[in-house]
Amino acid sequence: MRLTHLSIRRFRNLESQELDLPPEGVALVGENAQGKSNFLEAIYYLETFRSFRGARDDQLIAFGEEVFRVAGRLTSPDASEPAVEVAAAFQRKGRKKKVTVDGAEPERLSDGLGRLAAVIFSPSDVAIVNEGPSERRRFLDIVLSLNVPGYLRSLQTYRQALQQRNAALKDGRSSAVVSVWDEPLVRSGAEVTAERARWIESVSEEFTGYYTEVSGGQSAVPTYKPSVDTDRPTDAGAAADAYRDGLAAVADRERRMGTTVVGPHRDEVTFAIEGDRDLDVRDYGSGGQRRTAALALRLVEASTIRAARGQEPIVLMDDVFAELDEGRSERILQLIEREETGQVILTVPKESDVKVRRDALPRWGIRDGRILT
Ligand SMILES: Nc1ncnc2c1ncn2[C@@H]1O[C@H](COP(=O)(O)OP(=O)(O)OP(=O)(O)O)[C@@H](O)[C@H]1O
Repeated sequence: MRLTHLSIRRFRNLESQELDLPPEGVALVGENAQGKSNFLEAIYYLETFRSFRGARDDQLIAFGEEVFRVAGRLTSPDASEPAVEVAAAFQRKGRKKKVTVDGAEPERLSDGLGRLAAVIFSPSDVAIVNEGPSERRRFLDIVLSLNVPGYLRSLQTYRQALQQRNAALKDGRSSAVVSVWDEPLVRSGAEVTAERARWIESVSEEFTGYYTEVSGGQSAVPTYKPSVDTDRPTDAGAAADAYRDGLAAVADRERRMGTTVVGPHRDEVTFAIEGDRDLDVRDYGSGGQRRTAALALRLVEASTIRAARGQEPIVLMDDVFAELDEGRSERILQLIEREETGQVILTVPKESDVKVRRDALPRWGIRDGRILT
């Protein structure tokens, strides 16, 4: 599906406007702080109903306003499927979010997720690799919630059980009260861990291929590291047994700390470089190697969307060549030309930076939040 129409109302600094997007995509050219990232943020909002930059919803409302609204029309290139209208609005007062698909509110907000299939490439992606494990878990949770049926439900069940169990631990409740939450926690937690570990295992080879291609020969291997000792994290039964043993082993520590210390909220993903499983790119990689690992993650995310949703993802690129050396930029470009055949919406500060699609993408400008088509 392509995004063929976008309606923006009071979103960040963007002028309220109606835009018809070319099916092949567009290059948005504008100086710093004109609203380029905001434009991509508005589009991506229609996929996850959240900011890709981790901003709170109220931060997305234009200064001095009360409500924002973004709506998009998705059209299949060969008209084989009917067009879909997805809209999302957020009101500061009462923190109310409303999502509609073809004008109707889905029963749960999560039922509206992922109608728009997009993958975003941004310089801030390097945080997934650079920063703490919660960034990598967040990345996995978004990819899997959008692409693996049932994952979001397991994750939500897990989070509820974790919250209740942590509250009981924090209040110093008896072991009998705390342990009421053990089985719900273990079962949903094992499903979350197993799905994440299976995904990492299934994309591992492809990730390494992309990494090698972009880096010009080096290698990197992702590994899912659960917070408990198990050599079969991809098996939910084995993971559940490991969590049961893990909880028993840390019972005293949990009492002292007043929080649950094993479970998928403590799991980690590592990227071993130089063919050595112990050299984690986060600790030993250069800036370029870490950016390459982040990029490879986005590329495997795109291929997961293709496989899981049978759709060519819309590629959103936020000034991605800004921090890469010539060689890497050139190889990424070749790779994207080869793999991503769908719509491409990219932002660049200068005309000369538009290199994708052999310079053939239509150009739009942006100035003070006003998009000039
Ligand atoms: N809620 C908001 N309401 C109005 N303006 C906002 C809001 N949030 C951010 N802005 C403004 O949007 C502008 C930045 O937009 P954006 O991040 O899209 O810039 P950009 O064009 O991508 O720039 P760069 O090339 O520097 O990354 C800033 O001037 C900022 O003050």
